[in-house]
Amino acid sequence: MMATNGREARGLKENGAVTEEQPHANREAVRPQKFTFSPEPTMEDIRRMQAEFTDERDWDKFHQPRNLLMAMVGEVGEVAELFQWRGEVAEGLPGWTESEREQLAHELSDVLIYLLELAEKCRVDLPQAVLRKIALNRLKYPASKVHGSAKKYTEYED
Ligand SMILES: Nc1ccn([C@H]2C[C@H](O)[C@@H](COP(=O)(O)OP(=O)(O)OP(=O)(O)O)O2)c(=O)n1
Repeated sequence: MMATNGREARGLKENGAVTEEQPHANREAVRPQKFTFSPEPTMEDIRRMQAEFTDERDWDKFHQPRNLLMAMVGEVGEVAELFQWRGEVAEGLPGWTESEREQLAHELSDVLIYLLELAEKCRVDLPQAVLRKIALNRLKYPASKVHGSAKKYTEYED
């Protein structure tokens, strides 16, 4: 069997370009590494856990939509702080220490917790809303039309 260097096996040339024989339908194969989330907890699980956390502390009176939005944006800033001055960061965060990765996990979780509580307080059923939004995105950006281009939908002609 002919040896490959791994990049070729994934349909990548040395310069990172996808080889021509790589069919679009199989583009999952060009992703460097597969990563999936655990199935649990669900968004509803997290909403409920956060509701319990705030009820136990009598904090619901502080958690109006605008306060939650401010809190979430603050946490997004904390995520940004972890990336600042690092230049381009590659997928998988090579070179990051375990402690930096855990810090990032904490800050991303804070963002998610506040996002889900904000959605709850705004009566947005987020798991269903996200399905509708992805369906809309598919309509707005047909793969056949936009494949390989990151242009905004308003920049395409017809
Ligand atoms: N009034 C509050 C305060 C905190 N939390 C919860 C939700 C977040 O997941 C986390 C945020 O806690 P901090 O405000 O202490 O923020 P950090 O954990 O990011 O700490 P620091 O700002 O020191 O990095 O705690 C909450 O629900 N309501």
